[in-house]
Amino acid sequence: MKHTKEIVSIQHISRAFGKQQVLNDISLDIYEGEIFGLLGPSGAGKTTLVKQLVGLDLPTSGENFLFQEKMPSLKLIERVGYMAQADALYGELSAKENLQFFASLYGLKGMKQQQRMTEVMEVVQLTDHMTKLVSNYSGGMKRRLSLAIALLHEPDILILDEPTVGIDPVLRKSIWEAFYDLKKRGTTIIVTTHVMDEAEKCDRLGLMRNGGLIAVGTPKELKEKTKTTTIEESFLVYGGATNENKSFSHSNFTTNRS
Ligand SMILES: Nc1ncnc2c1ncn2[C@@H]1O[C@H](COP(=O)(O)OP(=O)(O)OP(=O)(O)O)[C@@H](O)[C@H]1O
Repeated sequence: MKHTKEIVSIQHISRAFGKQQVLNDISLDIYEGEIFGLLGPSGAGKTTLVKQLVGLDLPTSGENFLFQEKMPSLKLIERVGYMAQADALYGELSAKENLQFFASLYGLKGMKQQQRMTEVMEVVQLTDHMTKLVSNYSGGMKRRLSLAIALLHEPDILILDEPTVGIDPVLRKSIWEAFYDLKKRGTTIIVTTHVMDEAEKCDRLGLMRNGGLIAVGTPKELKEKTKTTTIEESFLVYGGATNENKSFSHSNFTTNRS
């Protein structure tokens, strides 16, 4: 893949909470228009890293740059779409009211607001549930609405923390098609995931374990370098076949087949 402009530059990032070292000297560049996946077991530090990229957490040492601007930067809010792991929705409002609220935060008004709300709800297939109260949404529907909100203002970069958890395989496929469409338009996408088949769909992957970035490359490169045929096998080679890694790899492998 020919790399053009770097959109994200993570430079020697470390983060400790008290005595616990959660991120350990991470350096990584992410390029315009790529879908970059962060893959690793629970507690590896994926959420902490992406929170820093949106300015919600600060490193203990090191620097993060987005669009060549040092984070955190208020200026960049409009260029970033962020979907957190926990849905930040107003249960007592309808989906439409939630969308209107976030659209106005981003300065979307009138016809443009209407048009974007319709488009993003189509992407996540919630058009028929526009007026339903969010407290009556299922967990998967809330995830989809959160994704719709992250897409509303057509950000240059989308940072999605486990965007398809609780979403069925058919809809997950159509959401990934939407990601590819956005990529074609030049949007850069960062996703954290536990799911191996999703990892295969990324242009490049960063494998994380215990706060460290243990390997970076395209799925093909990672498999070739480790002489393996699947991402989970290459994760085991890079991360060492510890019980923690084996159970991470195994549980995800079986989940994908179910
Ligand atoms: N605010 C915090 N205070 C103390 N510890 C924290 C805080 N945020 C994260 N941690 C710790 O940092 C470690 C990494 O957490 P993080 O959420 O980044 O992992 P993750 O790879 O995203 O996991 P998961 O896949 O389960 O979401 C965990 O041990 C977690 O308990």
